[in-house]
Amino acid sequence: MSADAQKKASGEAAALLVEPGMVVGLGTGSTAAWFVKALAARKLDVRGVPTSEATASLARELGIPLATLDDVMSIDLTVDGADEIGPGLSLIKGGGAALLREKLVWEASKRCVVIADAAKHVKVLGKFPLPIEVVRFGHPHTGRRLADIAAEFDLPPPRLRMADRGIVVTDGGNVIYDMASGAITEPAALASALKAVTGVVDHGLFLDLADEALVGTDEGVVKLLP
Ligand SMILES: O=C[C@H](O)[C@H](O)[C@H](O)COP(=O)(O)O
Repeated sequence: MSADAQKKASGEAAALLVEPGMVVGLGTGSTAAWFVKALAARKLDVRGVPTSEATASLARELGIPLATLDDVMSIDLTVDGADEIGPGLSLIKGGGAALLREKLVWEASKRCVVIADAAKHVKVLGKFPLPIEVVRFGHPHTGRRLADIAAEFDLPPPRLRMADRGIVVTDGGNVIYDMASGAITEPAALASALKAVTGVVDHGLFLDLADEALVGTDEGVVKLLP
């Protein structure tokens, strides 16, 4: 089964968790897009809280009524993809630069389900470079502080994310530094060190946030618990 077929299967399985009347957090990325499509196909009376402009636009096209995080007191269920799923459902997210809104929506949610293809399930986080969202003002200075932290953890300096049209700017107007590591052996310590830097808005380590994972495999969708 292709990775895309696995993503589709996991997105469709997650859509079955949604019940009428729910406020649903809508994740970002190719896997979350399968969930949004499957949810729209169910035509339930729900409201979606999108985690990015891209997801908002897809959900609007498919006719899912939307709310913003400011409009709702809490979110019943959030379904979102991940770049890596590690031990205890620790995650790396933000490959699509949506990590800040995603984390805000996840933290406001009663239940968070991560969906992914089998290749995302890893023994140790860190093969995928860790995205760090940084305020644009003075970001080269923040980038240097991040390089110091990287050195403390024996990692190479993080790189400013670029696209064809220049620096990548997030929906929140910030920039992204990607910290390549190979292996993040102390995710909690790294998360704290990164958050302590003025200029860092947030990072893509999602620790103790996922309640379950639905992973598409060649043998079907497998449920993982922390
Ligand atoms: O910023 C993007 C998000 O964290 C995505 O959920 C993550 O990058 C996974 O995306 P995909 O499902 O396309 O692999």
